[in-house]
Amino acid sequence: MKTPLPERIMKNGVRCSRFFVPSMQVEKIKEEQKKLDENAVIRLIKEQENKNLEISAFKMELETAKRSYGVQFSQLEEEAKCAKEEFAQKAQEHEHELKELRNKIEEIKGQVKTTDEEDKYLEISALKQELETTRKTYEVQCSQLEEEYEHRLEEYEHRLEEFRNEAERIEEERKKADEREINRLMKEQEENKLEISSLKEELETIKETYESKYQKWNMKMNQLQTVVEFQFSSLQKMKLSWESMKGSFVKEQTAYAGDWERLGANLKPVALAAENYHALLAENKRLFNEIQDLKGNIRVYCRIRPFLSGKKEKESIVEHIGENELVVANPSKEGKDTLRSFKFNRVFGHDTTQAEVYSDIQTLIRSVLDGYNVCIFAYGQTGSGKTYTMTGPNGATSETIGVNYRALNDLFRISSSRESFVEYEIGVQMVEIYNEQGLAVPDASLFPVKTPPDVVKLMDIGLKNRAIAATSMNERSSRSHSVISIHVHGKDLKTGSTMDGNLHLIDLAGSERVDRSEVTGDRLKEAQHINKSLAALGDVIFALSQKSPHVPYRNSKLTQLLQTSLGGQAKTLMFVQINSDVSSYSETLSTLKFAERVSGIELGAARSNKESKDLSSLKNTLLAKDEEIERLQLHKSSNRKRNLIPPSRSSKNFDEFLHHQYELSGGDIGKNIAETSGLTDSDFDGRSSDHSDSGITDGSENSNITEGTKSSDKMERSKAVRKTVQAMRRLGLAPSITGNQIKDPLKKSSAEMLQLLLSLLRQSKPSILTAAGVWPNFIGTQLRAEEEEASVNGLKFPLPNCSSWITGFEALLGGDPQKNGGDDATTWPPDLSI
Ligand SMILES: Nc1ncnc2c1ncn2[C@@H]1O[C@H](COP(=O)(O)OP(=O)(O)OP(=O)(O)O)[C@@H](O)[C@H]1O
Repeated sequence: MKTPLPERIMKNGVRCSRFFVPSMQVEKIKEEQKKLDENAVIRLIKEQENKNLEISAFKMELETAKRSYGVQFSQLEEEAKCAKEEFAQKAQEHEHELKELRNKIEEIKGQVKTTDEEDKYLEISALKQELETTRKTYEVQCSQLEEEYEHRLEEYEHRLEEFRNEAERIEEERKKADEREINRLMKEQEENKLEISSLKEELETIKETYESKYQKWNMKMNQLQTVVEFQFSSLQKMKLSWESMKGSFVKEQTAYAGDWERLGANLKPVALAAENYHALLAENKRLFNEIQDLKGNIRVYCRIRPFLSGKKEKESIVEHIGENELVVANPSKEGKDTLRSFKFNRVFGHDTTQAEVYSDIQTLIRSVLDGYNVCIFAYGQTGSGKTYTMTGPNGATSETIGVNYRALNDLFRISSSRESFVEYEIGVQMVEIYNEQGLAVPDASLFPVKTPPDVVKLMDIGLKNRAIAATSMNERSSRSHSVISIHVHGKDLKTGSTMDGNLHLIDLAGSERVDRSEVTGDRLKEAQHINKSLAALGDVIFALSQKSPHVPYRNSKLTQLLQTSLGGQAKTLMFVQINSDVSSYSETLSTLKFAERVSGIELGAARSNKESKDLSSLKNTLLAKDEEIERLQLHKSSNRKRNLIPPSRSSKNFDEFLHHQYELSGGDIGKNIAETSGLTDSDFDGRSSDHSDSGITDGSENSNITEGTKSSDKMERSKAVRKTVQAMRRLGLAPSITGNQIKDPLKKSSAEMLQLLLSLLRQSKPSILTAAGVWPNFIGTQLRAEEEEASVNGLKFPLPNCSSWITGFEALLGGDPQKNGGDDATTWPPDLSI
């Protein structure tokens, strides 16, 4: 395809426009055009020649056809001639034969005249007849030959006629074809003429355009020339000024180099400091965590649930999410006062993944294998994502599984990586607290597990059994507190020392406003129980944050269960889950306030439950002895006629569970008490040489225990406390008192002591209590004194119904306070002999 000329010229024009006159280019174009025209003429001539050749070939073909027709025609004439001649010859032959026959007849006639005339006449007439027949046959043959000849002649003439017609038709067609071809060629010639003239016209126009453009370019060239000259002169000037600037710049550069060097020297320490900044930040974080560990603060991680897909995206109350800060806005207010900021150890936003959440608590999980007790619990409004964080969503994948599965996987992974030097046994127990009843799932026993799938199976059974009901706030609301306890017992294969770590993973039931969740009947009862137990948790937290002497753990099964984690030497972490939806503002705010209080609680440094080989074997011996004593005591007490209310099956199971927890924690609290109160381990041993003190080995023999109660001296009371703890320990119960409280039993531990004693009674073991020589005279006195003091100061006493407790206690022990002197402490105790 030919490039349109104007375009070509444009391109070339642009190329030339810089510095050359484009006349050469025009010449070139003209030449190109000429060549093109010539080519077109040559092409036309060639085409005409081809046509002529075609015509002459056609003519030749026609000549050949004519000739072949002529030959055929003369052949036919020849054939006809031959046939005529043949016919004439045959006619002559027949004439000749006829003549011969006539001669013969004449001859015979002559002979007949001489011989018997009659016979000869007959013979002659027979011969005449024969002759006549022969003549007729000849005539028929002659007429047949004539006919055939006529027929052939006709045929030849007909064919000749056809040839003639064909020749005429061909001639006609040739003429027509010639005419057509001539017309076409003429037309083509016309068209070519037109094309040539239009091309000439186009060329003329191009020439004109080119001329005008050429003029313009010339003008522009002149202008450009002027500009270039001007620029050249200014370039000269600039060069000169640049030279001078270069000189001054070199001077400046030298000065700057000096300055840079000085600045570099000054910046070095800053750069070093910057390099260390991140390391320092990490170190700061680590140190902060260490301080937290040392202070034993409950760690609080806040997680914000994303808006659920399928539900309408609503306005969020969360204004800001920092690494450890969260700002929420009150949707019903406006202005600055609407904002409230909360600080936690970590805040996880909507898009935080399960893996990111877990990575922040991984070290905590690992410490279980070093003998620490760790408790992780999720708290929050119903539907705020507690189960999601702890377990994961329904049909969770490896990305969405929650803390529980990740923790177990880690425990198994780390334990197997240490298997060459530590032998670990891992056991799992699942407990559900539903309507204030502790139910072990699938039953009360601790399941030894070897691999993560074992645990997954167990957890699945537990999850399926979990009480779930639909509330209007969350379709899949779990109505129970679910507790997964993982017990790890490790034995160092080299030193023989042992360690016991516990991990409690707790998914609390969702808190909710009863009026908002619109529940009735059983669901209302459940909600009330849940709220009650969460309120009890709040009371415990409040008492701990106030460092109150009394912490009301016993007010609910939940706080009882969390007792060792909240008040003991455990590492505790709370996930506070919130829903950022505007409609949940009031619940979210109270949840955050509660979490803020929790984060302020200091539990004291966590301690590892590690024991040397000797100590652990000693403990094992003691345990065996304790069991034996208990068995004997039970045997004795079974002989007693006293009617005590049997505990319900579920609460028994739960208490067994608590008992077990205590055993697994290694009797840590008892040990602590022994250390802080100055008692040795042998004091806890039933084999103590002081029979009047121990009393446990032989139970009834030491039933007279008035000695301790008569004396008001501190030592005696301390002894009573020790004995109670001893009795508790033998029962496998964890007393909820700390070393500090026991240091001064008169002032600090009376309320606690009463609770401990009552819990012993609930275990139907009054004989042990009696045998331990414990009598709550001093406790009763102290309780009342405290109560009075509290009421004088207008404070709420931690045990509001302590009087009724004391009465119940006394009644349970079989004493009658009225009969034995009522409030008069010195007349106590009644006769406790069994
Ligand atoms: N971080 C999250 N990412 C995605 N979905 C989440 C997240 N947290 C919670 N959800 C979804 O929100 C819904 C409610 O969560 P979940 O059941 O864990 O709440 P809950 O606090 O345990 O409720 P309840 O107290 O009633 O048992 C579920 O459908 C869950 O999958």
